[in-house]
Amino acid sequence: MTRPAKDFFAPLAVGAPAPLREIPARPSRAIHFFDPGNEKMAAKIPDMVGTVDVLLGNLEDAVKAENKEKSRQGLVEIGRATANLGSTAGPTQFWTRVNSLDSPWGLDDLVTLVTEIGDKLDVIMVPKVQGAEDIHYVDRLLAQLEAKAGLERPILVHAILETARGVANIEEICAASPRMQGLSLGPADLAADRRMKTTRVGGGHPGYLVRQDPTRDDLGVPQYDAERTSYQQDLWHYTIARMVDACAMHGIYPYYGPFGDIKDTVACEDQFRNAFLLGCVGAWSLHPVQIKIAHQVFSPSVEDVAHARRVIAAMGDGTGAVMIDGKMEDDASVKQCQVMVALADELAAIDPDLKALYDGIDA
Ligand SMILES: CC(C)(COP(=O)(O)OP(=O)(O)OC[C@H]1O[C@@H](n2cnc3c(N)ncnc32)[C@H](O)[C@@H]1OP(=O)(O)O)[C@@H](O)C(=O)NCCC(=O)NCCSC(=O)C[C@H](O)C(=O)O
Ligand SMILES: [Mg+2]
Repeated sequence: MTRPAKDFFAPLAVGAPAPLREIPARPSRAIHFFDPGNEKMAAKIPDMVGTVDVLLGNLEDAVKAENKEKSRQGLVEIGRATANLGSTAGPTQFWTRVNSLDSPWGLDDLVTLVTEIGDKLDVIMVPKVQGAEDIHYVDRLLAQLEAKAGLERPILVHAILETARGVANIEEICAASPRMQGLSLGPADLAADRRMKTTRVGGGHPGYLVRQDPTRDDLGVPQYDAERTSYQQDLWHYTIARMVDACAMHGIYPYYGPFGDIKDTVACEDQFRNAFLLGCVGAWSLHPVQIKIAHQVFSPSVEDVAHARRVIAAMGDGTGAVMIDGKMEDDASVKQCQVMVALADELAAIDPDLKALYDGIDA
């Protein structure tokens, strides 16, 4: 059951900071995953600050069971020692993905991280969220820990959709707490939970396709052996579209998750772009090579920004209809243009290269 409206924004523990009324639209085109217990990766983090929108210390899957404590402690050290990382500091947000709530490590992850480096953490990503009950649990616990740590602003929560039950309960998950910042698709766990017959971490599959009808001979007989074009389809279209609608309805942010084929940068870009066009604001980066892809794909192109500005200028008060380059523009298309320009402005505020590009449009 959800809280009544009058209590929704009340702190859940005495001394906890007041929940935010609106989730800030901070650029988060790439959520870059690293294992804080991996010395080679950890050593790279200080130099990555300022080069990526989000650095996420991952404690869950991809960290071996015997290394869980080491990774947790590594994250505490990175949080303490890294300049300009996290909440109030600069353009790079500091997130973590904790272990699942039913695991032996989830509770200690939350207790340790919030009390030790809660002042640096922007968002906690919670995996394998099944329903509102998981968010309610985390919500109360975070409030208690924030009060204990004397934090002055609430840590936000991001849920990964990676079970069929989580997808079925998507609306109640988004609405469960004012801490909810967004949702990510977890395609690998979701595929397993749904019993999909795939073995990949995100991306498409050559077997999931539609094929052109057979051509027919002069007598109208189908030529089943003749060559036919086939088109690969997107396995994740349904889930991403659901996620985008649920997030938009609740004022929070949807993200494509991981793309595991690190070497296939072209298909990664395609998958990210599909998500961008459908309404996602970012994707995960598992390897440094994917950061550039995400930053590029989730930033509007110069052409789109230029067109959007022209439409907005031509539409005046935003009502009516005009012709631009042979196309009709009206109240609805100008709203799409406003979305594009608002995103460009947010990104220009943190990315000097993009600012120069977008400023150059009018020059
Ligand atoms: C995928 C990797 C295991 C590949 O690592 P590696 O073989 O070391 O790659 P390279 O040799 O190309 O690495 C070159 C250098 O870059 C460093 N490196 C690699 N990855 C990272 C990183 N993420 N951050 C920072 N630095 C990184 C290497 O150490 C090399 O350094 P050097 O030798 O000094 O030059 C690896 O990239 C990796 O483990 N990535 C993260 C994987 C991860 O987080 N997985 C979990 C998220 S996906 C998931 O959980 C599924 C989801 O939940 C679902 O259900 O769908
Ligand atoms: Mg997963």
